[in-house]
Amino acid sequence: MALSCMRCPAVGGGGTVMRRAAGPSPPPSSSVAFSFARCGGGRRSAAALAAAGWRIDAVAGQGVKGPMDTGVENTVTPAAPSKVANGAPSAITVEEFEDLASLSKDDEASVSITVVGASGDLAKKKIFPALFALYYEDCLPKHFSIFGYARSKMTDAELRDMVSRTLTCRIDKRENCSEKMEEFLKRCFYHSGQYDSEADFMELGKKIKQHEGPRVSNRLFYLSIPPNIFLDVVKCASRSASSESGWTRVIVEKPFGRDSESSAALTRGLKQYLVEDQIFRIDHYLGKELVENLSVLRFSNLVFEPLWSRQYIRNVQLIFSEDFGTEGRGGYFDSYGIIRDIMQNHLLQILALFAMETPISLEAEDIRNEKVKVLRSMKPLQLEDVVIGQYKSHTKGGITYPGYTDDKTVPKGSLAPTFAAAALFINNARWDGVPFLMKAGKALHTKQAEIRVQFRHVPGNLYKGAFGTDLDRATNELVIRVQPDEAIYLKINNKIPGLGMRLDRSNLNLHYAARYSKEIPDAYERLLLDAIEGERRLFIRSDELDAAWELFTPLLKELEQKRTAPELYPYGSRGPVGAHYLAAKYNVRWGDLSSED
Ligand SMILES: NC(=O)C1=CN([C@@H]2O[C@H](COP(=O)(O)OP(=O)(O)OC[C@H]3O[C@@H](n4cnc5c(N)ncnc54)[C@H](OP(=O)(O)O)[C@@H]3O)[C@@H](O)[C@H]2O)C=CC1
Ligand SMILES: O=C1O[C@H](COP(=O)(O)O)[C@@H](O)[C@H](O)[C@H]1O
Repeated sequence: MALSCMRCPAVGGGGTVMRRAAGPSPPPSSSVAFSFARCGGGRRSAAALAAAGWRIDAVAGQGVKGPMDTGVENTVTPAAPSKVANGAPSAITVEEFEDLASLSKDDEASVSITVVGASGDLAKKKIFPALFALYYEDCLPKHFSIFGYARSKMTDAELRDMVSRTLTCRIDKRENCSEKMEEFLKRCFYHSGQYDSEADFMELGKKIKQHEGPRVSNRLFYLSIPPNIFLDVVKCASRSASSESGWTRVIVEKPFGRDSESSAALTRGLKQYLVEDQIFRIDHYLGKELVENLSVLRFSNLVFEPLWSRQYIRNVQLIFSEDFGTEGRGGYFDSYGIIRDIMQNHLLQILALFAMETPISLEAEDIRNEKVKVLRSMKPLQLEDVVIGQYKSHTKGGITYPGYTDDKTVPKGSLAPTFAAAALFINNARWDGVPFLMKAGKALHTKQAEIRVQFRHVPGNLYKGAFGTDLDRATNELVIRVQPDEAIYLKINNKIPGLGMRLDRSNLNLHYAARYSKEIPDAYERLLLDAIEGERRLFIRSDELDAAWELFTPLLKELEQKRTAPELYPYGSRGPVGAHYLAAKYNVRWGDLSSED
């Protein structure tokens, strides 16, 4: 049975009310706590509601109900209306809102999204396709426009041509695909300018204004540019192209600095021009479906939460691997390395979500408060708890794969790690002594991201004879495969059918492709929609960022000062042997490398 989700067409929001933000235009911090009919379905999308200044709250303690098939739009069972007369905010029920919405379509606000660095790799690969997917799913507000901004000279037609090459339709939803693409491309415009020119941003602002017309103007800037120019852009955009009547928000791509000091300096710089509520620090792993599902799995299933502690969990493993190297991205990668590129953000964020205490509610601030507590309870990483590696050239099947330093964009003799494994600990009552092992690497044998939870041995196990001396083989393991081929499976022991008593290991498996016909949205779709809706839950707050850097900065400095040489591993291998020794030091075996996976 599909239960509920909090914000998409398939949700029934038992007790959902909507609140109109007070005043004529929505305040910059207007937020959507949880939306129900997020996109399409004949209703106005949550994005449109948010753009028009509405906040959608789920009333705490009310049940939610969903359909058997998540592809079908849900009905909503609203709570009894709770209205506040002559005061702000007022609350109305969903039905009341829908009536109102259909009467007042024309006063909807506009949303203009500017992709700064539109000529670049991320914009082409991820941002424009995600925006199109949102449009296709009817998730963007009625009055939206998209602007590409970069130094490269391009006409609107050339931008559209570039973007059109990257657009695809959902595998499961191909009707009117080319028509939809045409409509979408007509809403895309280009403006060429320098990143540090207020005059150029002023011109951009004028262009945006022409498309907004007299409507309330909401503006989102996506900084898809190298970090050294973030501040120039924020300064110019905020001074010369920000909205005068609605909100202005800025999505900042990683990396957010190189260490505690540079990150703090970046935050200080951003805050000269923006308030925290306007800053959306993106970590796209938080937008991945299975990372989103982590809290649902834990907090809505009685069987997991009681086990979620040192009492039952032996270790937790957070594993990221890619089967390709830097391949041309060495210019960026070499000054960051894998610890900053993947561990300090993507894996650490997953760890915080995994390990946090139950938040008071699903509100962004409540969740982020809990995440930050976990990060602050952790011990900064020690050099002896880290292994670093770098891939070297390898020939297999007549093909020679280049080593990291063979990449032309990488300086010769670079010591940047392309692989790292680390053991982290959370010093709190729940997790004391449980190793959280992280492993991240490029040019490995496979592309995969997963969370593995290895449970303790069954005390006094009656069947231990069946497992020989290797009792670890008998423990339960929960695997959350974030990508590819998303799945959640639990390894259990069972009896092989028959008259004898032979034991076997099997997987209780929620395999997404088999369970759901709907294509899983890309992380960037969710996050872009969140930013438009003002939902901050999946973005990084500045104190989270500070805490994250505090854990890694001393180690990163020590590695650099000592010029620690990474252990070389062949391209396409399973990484350096040192990672096994590190795990063994804490009596752990990497789950992804065992014969049964
Ligand atoms: N690519 C990816 O997969 C990922 C990228 N990111 C982050 O997203 C951001 C964008 O990444 P990506 O698209 O790969 O970056 P690119 O190197 O492709 O740069 C984007 C655009 O910025 C401009 N630009 C590039 N270098 C400079 C420079 N030195 N000075 C001024 N402008 C420059 C160029 O546009 P023009 O010359 O036309 O002005 C370029 O098209 C970065 O912060 C990156 O770390 C994060 C996760 C994944
Ligand atoms: O942030 C980054 O992520 C990508 C991996 O993202 P995925 O969604 O494809 O798993 C990684 O390749 C890149 O180095 C890093 O900057």
